[in-house]
Amino acid sequence: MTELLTAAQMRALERAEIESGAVTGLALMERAGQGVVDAIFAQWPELAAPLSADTEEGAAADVAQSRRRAMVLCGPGNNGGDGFVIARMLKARGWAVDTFLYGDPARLPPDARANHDRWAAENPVSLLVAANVQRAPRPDLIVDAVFGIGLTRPVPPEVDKALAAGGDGRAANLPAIRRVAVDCPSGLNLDTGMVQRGGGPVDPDFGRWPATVSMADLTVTFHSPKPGHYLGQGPALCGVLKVVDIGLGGDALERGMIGVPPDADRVRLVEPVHMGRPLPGRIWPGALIAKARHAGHKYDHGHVVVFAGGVGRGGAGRMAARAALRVGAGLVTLVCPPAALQENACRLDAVMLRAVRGPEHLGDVADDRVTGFVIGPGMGVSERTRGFVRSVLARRAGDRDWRDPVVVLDADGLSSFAADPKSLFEWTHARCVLTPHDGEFARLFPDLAPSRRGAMSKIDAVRAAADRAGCVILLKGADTVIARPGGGASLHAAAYDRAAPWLATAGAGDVLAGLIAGLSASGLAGDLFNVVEAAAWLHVEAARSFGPGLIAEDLTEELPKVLRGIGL
Ligand SMILES: NC(=O)C1=CN([C@@H]2O[C@H](COP(=O)(O)OP(=O)(O)OC[C@H]3O[C@@H](n4cnc5c(N)ncnc54)[C@H](O)[C@@H]3O)[C@@H](O)[C@H]2O)[C@@H](O)CC1
Ligand SMILES: Nc1ncnc2c1ncn2[C@@H]1O[C@H](COP(=O)(O)OP(=O)(O)O)[C@@H](O)[C@H]1O
Ligand SMILES: [K+]
Repeated sequence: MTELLTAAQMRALERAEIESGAVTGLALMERAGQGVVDAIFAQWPELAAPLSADTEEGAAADVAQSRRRAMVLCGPGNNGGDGFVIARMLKARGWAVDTFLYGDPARLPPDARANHDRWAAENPVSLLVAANVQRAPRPDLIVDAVFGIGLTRPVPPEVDKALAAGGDGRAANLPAIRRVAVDCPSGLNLDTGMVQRGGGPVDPDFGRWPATVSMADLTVTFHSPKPGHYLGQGPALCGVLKVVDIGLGGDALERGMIGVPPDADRVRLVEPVHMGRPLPGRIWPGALIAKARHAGHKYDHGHVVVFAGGVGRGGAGRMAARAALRVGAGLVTLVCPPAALQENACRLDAVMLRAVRGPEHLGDVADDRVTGFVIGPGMGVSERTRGFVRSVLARRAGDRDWRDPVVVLDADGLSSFAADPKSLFEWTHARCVLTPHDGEFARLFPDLAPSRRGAMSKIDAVRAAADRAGCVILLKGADTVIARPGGGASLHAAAYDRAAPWLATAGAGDVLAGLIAGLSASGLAGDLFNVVEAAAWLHVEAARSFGPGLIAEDLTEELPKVLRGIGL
């Protein structure tokens, strides 16, 4: 797992390192600039060679001269300071470099000021306004060093215009302009993944490519990725994400992230990576898949009960049930209203089937050996659903909380409590997992929904929700956030080289609910939070493994291949 640092945590780390005397701010800025330059040439090795009329690109440019050219756009803080270091380093490699500054050089913070002055002693610096940028020669490379982690308010319109004025890197018949962002494309908030416009973060429904942020082809960040690189609009705006080491230390923090419950104030990225290196899948998530680790009787691996909807509405429950069985539950029973028994019987073999009339009859079909429930998918919003949810949540193992059956509450199991979420939270307990999508989350936690939570990040919103509900919450999306009471949180991103757009398909969430129950219901299962992380990861792996054309049923059938692929 990789630690994701907020802007405040990154600053604190930098400050501590500087105050300890281990390094100066100026040295860090130099390393940051060097890291960006190295990343540029690693990404585009062709830029290391001078532009030549012999190449297709050179011919298109109709080059009068062979020097590569960069446009470096600098801001009023240390992000701008990085920009001046990059300008100097590119010039030293023979590049023509045009620099632009937003703000007053006299008010730059000391390290940025030093790098500005060193550059400005020999080179002109223009004011960062659209007219100046447009007048400059078309570059091979634009460096966006206007705002980084210090963005505190919406980008001023004149900066917006200047950022957009550098030419369209994708225009036909012209040589490419590569766009590299220092820390982030300016305007992206690295704590929230939102673009700040007038009046606060942009409404996430507004669209994924707001005109006010120029998308980067490459984003280079320092020491560790930040939540905003993975949340919300971040992945769509950053292009390729590279993290460069600037010698800040901090490995010690990451050391304790695999296989242990989350720390209260450190967010981790769910992935089989340990201290920057890939981790064999059989170590993570393999260690959390009980059947792969322990021999035993089917009852050792848990009995999951999945509720299905009424006539014609059983598909969601059936998919969740099959996923629970495939991922390792010892046995799985689907329960449905009597009228739907025949329909379900035609569709099920390994999954067992029982009819149940109402919550008061649940005991007839589910004895106290049931270790996990999935309740909600396809059930309909109703008092009947509420009744089943309450009766399932009331099944406790006395003072042995860790033996309480796991309850995965999804879909209509959540929406049925929209009118009175508190009446649900009176029952939810530490062995519950709520798996809402954004709409269901907004019904249960209206004040924490994107439209109401203001500058709060999705991560902090889910943390607050987990505190309120007293259980684990997984809020779905390409940026899935998992949190538990007390602040522990992780982010599971289906982004960059793990993008899984085919997963946006009806029923994919039902399969996830089944995976969580199937992995957590075993008597030999790991910590619930860790298991939920592993389920989220396997879900996306199955989607990626199947690829284009995926529908929800395929996820479960692809799972054996994924499990084998991680070495089980
Ligand atoms: N913190 C660290 O550990 C390191 C930081 N470095 C660089 O330093 C950057 C952070 O520097 P800063 O903290 O100075 O922050 P920034 O350079 O991101 O921006 C801060 C400045 O922008 C102004 N500002 C913020 N939002 C604005 C808006 N919407 N309109 C107009 N002005 C606005 C602020 O008043 C302040 O002057 C990082 O992104 C990174 O590029 C690197 O040099 C290496 C190490
Ligand atoms: N663009 C996307 N990239 C990756 N995963 C996605 C994307 N869109 C949705 N998902 C995932 O697909 C699942 C959809 O679940 P949900 O919204 O509950 O749908 P349903 O109720 O139809 O099953 C969730 O696990 C979510 O995280
Ligand atoms: K930037």
